Amino acid sequence: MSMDAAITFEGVTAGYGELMILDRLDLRAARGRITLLIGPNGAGKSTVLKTLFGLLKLRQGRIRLFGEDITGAKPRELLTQHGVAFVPQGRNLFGQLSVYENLELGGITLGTQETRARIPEVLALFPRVRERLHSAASSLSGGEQKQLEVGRALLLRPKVLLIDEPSIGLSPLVVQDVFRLLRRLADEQGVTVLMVEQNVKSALKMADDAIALEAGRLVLHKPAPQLLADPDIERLFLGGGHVPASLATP
Ligand SMILES: Nc1ncnc2c1ncn2[C@@H]1O[C@H](COP(=O)(O)OP(=O)(O)OP(=O)(O)O)[C@@H](O)[C@H]1O
Repeated sequence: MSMDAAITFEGVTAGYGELMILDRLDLRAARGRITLLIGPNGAGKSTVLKTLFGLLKLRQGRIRLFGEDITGAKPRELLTQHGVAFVPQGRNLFGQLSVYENLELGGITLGTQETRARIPEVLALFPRVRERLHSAASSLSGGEQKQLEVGRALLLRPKVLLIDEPSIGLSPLVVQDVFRLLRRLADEQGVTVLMVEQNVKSALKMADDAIALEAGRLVLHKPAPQLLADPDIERLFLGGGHVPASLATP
């Protein structure tokens, strides 16, 4: 597939201790688009994000960002020098601290002055969170907390946003808010988004591209609308199992 790649994995093998999860994985995610990672439980979707963000060491292979080799780069370096932000699964705020303090911590590598100057720009995206600026983060709704986490990541004005299952614990309407926000970041700011999401159907409606993994290898890479229109989608993602030949990457 020819495209302007933001993220490239070339033969990446990585895992936990002796356990290798990614198996010579090749994948590409296009610049300024939203790419959804799908596949059965344990296929290695979250591991792709963690490996890209430097949380796991590669055994083999290379990772490139906008063509530049970033293999082995540490999370801090990725964040501050390469413009990669990671919003992990679950709740990652300091619940006792206020919304504002959580944002300040997100800008810790920028310095206080720069962070404070940027906070209004992030809050402009989240009117509801802005109204709760001095409340404890734990008092926000689940959706507002996820928005705040994304906002905190945006303080560094990332070029690439990695986001792992943002919809967990959120109601369908709130999930739509989070998805709309990601869409805006891609469309208005050219942010490249790589996302893992169990809520496959609604995520496909919002995403540009879909990559399916199985046992640490890529089994499909297609435009999201094309996949959404495929009658085999239920079997493929709700029932697990193998990718039908009709869906495989040409
Ligand atoms: N910290 C860890 N230590 C050891 N094994 C791990 C660790 N994290 C994940 N694994 C294992 O790695 C495999 C892949 O996990 P990963 O989280 O990447 O899968 P996934 O495709 O995101 O699946 P899910 O949809 O279930 O989250 C799983 O078998 C998991 O048990």
